[in-house]
Amino acid sequence: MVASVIDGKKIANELHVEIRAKADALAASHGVVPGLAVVLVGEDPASAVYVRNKVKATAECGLKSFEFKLPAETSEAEVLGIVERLNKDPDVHGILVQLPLPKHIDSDKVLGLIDPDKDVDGFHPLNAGRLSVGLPGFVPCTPRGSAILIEKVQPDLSGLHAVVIGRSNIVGKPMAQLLLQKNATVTIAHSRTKDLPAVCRTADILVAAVGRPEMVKADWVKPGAIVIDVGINRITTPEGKGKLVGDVAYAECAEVAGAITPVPGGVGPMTIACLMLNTLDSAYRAAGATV
Ligand SMILES: Nc1nc2c(c(=O)[nH]1)N[C@@H](CN(C=O)c1ccc(C(=O)N[C@@H](CCC(=O)O)C(=O)O)cc1)CN2
Ligand SMILES: [Mg+2]
Repeated sequence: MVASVIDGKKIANELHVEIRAKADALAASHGVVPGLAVVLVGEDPASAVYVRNKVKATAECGLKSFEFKLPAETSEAEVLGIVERLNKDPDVHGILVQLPLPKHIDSDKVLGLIDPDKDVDGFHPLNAGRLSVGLPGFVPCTPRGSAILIEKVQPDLSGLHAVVIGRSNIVGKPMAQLLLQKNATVTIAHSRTKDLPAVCRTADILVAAVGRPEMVKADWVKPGAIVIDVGINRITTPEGKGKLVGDVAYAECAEVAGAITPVPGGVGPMTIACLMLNTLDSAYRAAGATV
């Protein structure tokens, strides 16, 4: 079997067009332009690329962005002060603090200060709690985007077994919650799971979010499974070239899976599209309009 490729870039671009139309409609009906504040602390090159792509997508979607690029030495108190100001700013409907933050800044403290109603990353404990009890709230962008990709291939997950490798608060746990909401039977696997390849082989839907380059091999994949690769790892090839790979050994797994996301061009662009969606939702809610 050769897997069909799930084109996250194309699906994300289609979402951008829909978001633009809804943002324009909100501006016309309520005079409100959805605003996203992006806070970047430090010079991590990957984070700088992601932030640049987010700001670019904001413009494409007809949203307004407010950029805060701060040096690595910025104090925790200064970052907290910026978040407090943004919480009060009526033009800002979404606040995003790019992770990872420098080590001297307590990420939990910063994320916990963001107004939960502007928490478009869905990282605030209140939004994590809302997701776990099935209440409306912001859903983290990577799991939300991954769930959209899975739905394109398989709208009904009843009776299917989903295995999520990784238990982070940002991806693994919310991904498992979303799959559960969609009636999948869900297993969260992690570094202490016994016989991980055997557990993965039972998955109709396999989501890899561990941050280990090409860890998932072809013999971990059930024939016909949907494979979602959340990993983004920069490696150096034996020829000394830089290359971006996922957590899944793509070429060999594509020979076994039914559908698979590539890296780049799979989950990554959907993360950004869902950030735009969450910001749009936030602005509609703040304006008292219905999407
Ligand atoms: N505040 C947040 N911080 C981080 C998040 C997040 O959702 N919110 N997730 C990751 C990084 N991330 C978003 O910030 C992110 C990573 C990758 C991509 C992406 O589009 N990747 C491209 C490849 C881009 C490249 O060349 O490097 C792809 O996969 O096609 C988007 C967003 C950690 N931090
Ligand atoms: Mg820290």
